Amino acid sequence: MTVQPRASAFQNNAVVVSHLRRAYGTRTVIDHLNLVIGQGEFVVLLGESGCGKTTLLRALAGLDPVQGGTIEVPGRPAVVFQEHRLLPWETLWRNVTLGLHVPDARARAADALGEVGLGDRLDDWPRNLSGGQAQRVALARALVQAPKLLLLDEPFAALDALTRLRMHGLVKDLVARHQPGVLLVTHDVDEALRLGNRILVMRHGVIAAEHRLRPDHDSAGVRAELLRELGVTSSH
Ligand SMILES: Nc1ncnc2c1ncn2[C@@H]1O[C@H](COP(=O)(O)OP(=O)(O)OP(=O)(O)O)[C@@H](O)[C@H]1O
Repeated sequence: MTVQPRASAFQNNAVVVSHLRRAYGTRTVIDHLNLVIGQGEFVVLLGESGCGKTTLLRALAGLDPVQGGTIEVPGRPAVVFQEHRLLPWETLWRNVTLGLHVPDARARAADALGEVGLGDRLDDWPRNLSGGQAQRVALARALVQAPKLLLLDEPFAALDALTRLRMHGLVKDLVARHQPGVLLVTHDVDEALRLGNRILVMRHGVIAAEHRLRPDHDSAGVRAELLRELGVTSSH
């Protein structure tokens, strides 16, 4: 079974997952998972190593086949990975519009690169970028597709702490402006609290806990609960 993009069932949802099952051979990694993400909603997925986060993200991206259930996405999701995956032999604007066959590709790349603060680097090369800049180009490449669903697989994990904070601000602004539904996979509880409208804790391939965050949420309280749910003792 593969993921079939279906636009018809959609009103305001970026993705609807029903009873998803994903197995590697005889080993089931995700079982009967249900998830709905709305347009403009920022959902963060936490969970201990090996619980199935990347497996879920790859299934939603349509990169892997699934063995049961359905995934409905309006159009093609865009994905940003931990590594930028830019082609070193293409300029930045060409990297951003790779696979986008439209006559005004350069203008669209200019808009997208402008939104991530790199509007003056269209003809530059990936090798001349810092890690943070390269991830911003990766974000521009995702944005230019105008995705309804944006999948982020630990995109800030390799960045230094200060750059990571700046990227949080940028991504938050971009999501507020473009309103895709977002699923962010991370190990960073504070990143989850800073960015998420909703935080999911995954354990052994199922969603074991869910926190909806209001703007005035008690950050310290939710943080302590999350650490407990993640099996980390919070004695300080
Ligand atoms: N290609 C594969 N073939 C077989 N098993 C796999 C494959 N990819 C992942 N797995 C298994 O599926 C389970 C979930 O892996 P996954 O990478 O989704 O975890 P994760 O939660 O993203 O972990 P991490 O936080 O360490 O990245 C693990 O037990 C892993 O060994």
